[in-house]
Amino acid sequence: MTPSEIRKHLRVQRNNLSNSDQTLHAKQAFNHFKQLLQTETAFQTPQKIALFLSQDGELSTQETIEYLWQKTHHQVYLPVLETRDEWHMAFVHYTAQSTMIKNQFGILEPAAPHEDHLSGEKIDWVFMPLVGFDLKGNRLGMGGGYYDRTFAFKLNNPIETTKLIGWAHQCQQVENLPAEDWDVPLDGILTEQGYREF
Ligand SMILES: Nc1nc2c(c(=O)[nH]1)N(C=O)[C@@H](CNc1ccc(C(=O)N[C@@H](CCC(=O)O)C(=O)O)cc1)CN2
Ligand SMILES: Nc1ncnc2c1ncn2[C@@H]1O[C@H](COP(=O)(O)OP(=O)(O)OP(=O)(O)O)[C@@H](O)[C@H]1O
Repeated sequence: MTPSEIRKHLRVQRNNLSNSDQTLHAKQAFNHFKQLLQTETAFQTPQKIALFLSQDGELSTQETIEYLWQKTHHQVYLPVLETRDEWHMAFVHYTAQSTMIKNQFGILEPAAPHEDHLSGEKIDWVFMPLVGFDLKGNRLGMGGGYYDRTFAFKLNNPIETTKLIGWAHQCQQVENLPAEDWDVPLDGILTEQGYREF
């Protein structure tokens, strides 16, 4: 199968999950996330954590975002698309008070002046949406190349500290994805079955 056929197949897979599976997976993922916050020492100090607003059958992040807001000292960020700058993404601090606007794909983003847009290097943990992932940590996204462009700096800089973690249903795993030169691999994956590092 070509990447676009795999993408189509896996998007159908994720959209075919029942509402009760979606709800269960979200709860289980949230529990694994809380466990990660407790076991990973970096979270003892406030961290900048990027998540995303789930759509199109993506594993929900909502409960996790609300927990971070209400019960932790961490800051939540969401991706915003930078149309002016070669289709890069930046990140904006997200709170319950944020004013939201739709991007060109209909996904809500917090409105913020350009000087409040942070580049990927400034974020400590990025929980990323994806369409597919494989056993080695390769990621297949929606095909825009946004995450790859935004985190391309990780490819030449192995000491870079930004951690990239996939946030997805286990049914989005395939054995092997064809990796392109520009693909930035995941450092870890969190699904309803647990968290693991690659
Ligand atoms: N929830 C979420 N937010 C995200 C992403 C994502 O995958 N999921 N992105 C990850 O990169 C970025 C946005 N990239 C995206 C790229 C394509 C489509 C999409 O729905 N494409 C439609 C065509 C829409 C159109 O032509 O206007 C499609 O393929 O059906 C969505 C997001 C940033 N925010
Ligand atoms: N570092 C880069 N520099 C220039 N172009 C890039 C880079 N990374 C990706 N691209 C371009 O973006 C296109 C889409 O890449 P790809 O299919 O890997 O996206 P994706 O990871 O599935 O999408 P997304 O990250 O938006 O979820 C590619 O055809 C490629 O030309």
